Amino acid sequence: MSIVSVENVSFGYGRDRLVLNDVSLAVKPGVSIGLVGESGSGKTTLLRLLLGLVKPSAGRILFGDKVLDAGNRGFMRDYRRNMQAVFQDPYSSLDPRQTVLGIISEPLESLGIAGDHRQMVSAALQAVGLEGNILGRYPHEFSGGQRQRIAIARAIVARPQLVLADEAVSALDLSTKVRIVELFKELAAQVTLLFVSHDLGVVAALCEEIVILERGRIVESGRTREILKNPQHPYTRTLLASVPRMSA
Ligand SMILES: Nc1ncnc2c1ncn2[C@@H]1O[C@H](COP(=O)(O)OP(=O)(O)OP(=O)(O)O)[C@@H](O)[C@H]1O
Repeated sequence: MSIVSVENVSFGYGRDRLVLNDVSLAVKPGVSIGLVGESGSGKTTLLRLLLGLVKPSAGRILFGDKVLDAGNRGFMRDYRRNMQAVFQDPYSSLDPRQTVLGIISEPLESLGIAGDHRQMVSAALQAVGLEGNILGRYPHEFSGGQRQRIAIARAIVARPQLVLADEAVSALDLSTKVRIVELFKELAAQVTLLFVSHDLGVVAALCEEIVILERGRIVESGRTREILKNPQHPYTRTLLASVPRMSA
């Protein structure tokens, strides 16, 4: 069974225009998916729907076989435990007043997860390649790449099934970006990723499947390798043609 399925979802912020139009996709365990499209294509909006922050105007989102219901606290607790997110900006996504221990243990606290939180936090830090002796330090003491590792540790500490990453390497300088992509690659062996990016190169490195979004519609989806080798849609070809330019 899929971890999450998006079924014929449409969404508009206002009345006039649909930002997402009849979008369907399924995230299967162990098969990371890249969601690619130019700025404004609706990628972040789809993640907001998946996080239960906004509701579809039409269609539905399923977690396993249960319909996503943001008003149901019991459902949302189970859902959040299994669905954590990493955002683009490692500077604004960490609370500057909290220590590393406070930041990473926050999902364990808010989800009421039993066990030795300190030990779980240490294991998460180790998984992201950070030393265990930084628990008492604050975000301003770290570089952008280290902060993103802390944000990733927070996302994996409760052992979710799925991590949603929204342009999670886009704000990093090139060498840091390469290292964080490597980290995501290692993590993809343990947790499924839904990796949103405008950068096809990053998605090609990380995701077995790819979904191409153009102005709120899926224009192409399937196995990354096949789509990149033989893109069917002109929009995909345009995105592909711009890869060398983006990574130059
Ligand atoms: N809160 C909002 N209110 C109204 N319109 C919005 C809101 N958020 C996004 N939009 C519009 O929805 C469309 C899709 O935006 P979205 O952020 O989902 O795209 P995106 O593909 O993630 O783009 P980017 O890569 O630039 O983040 C855009 O036209 C945007 O202007």
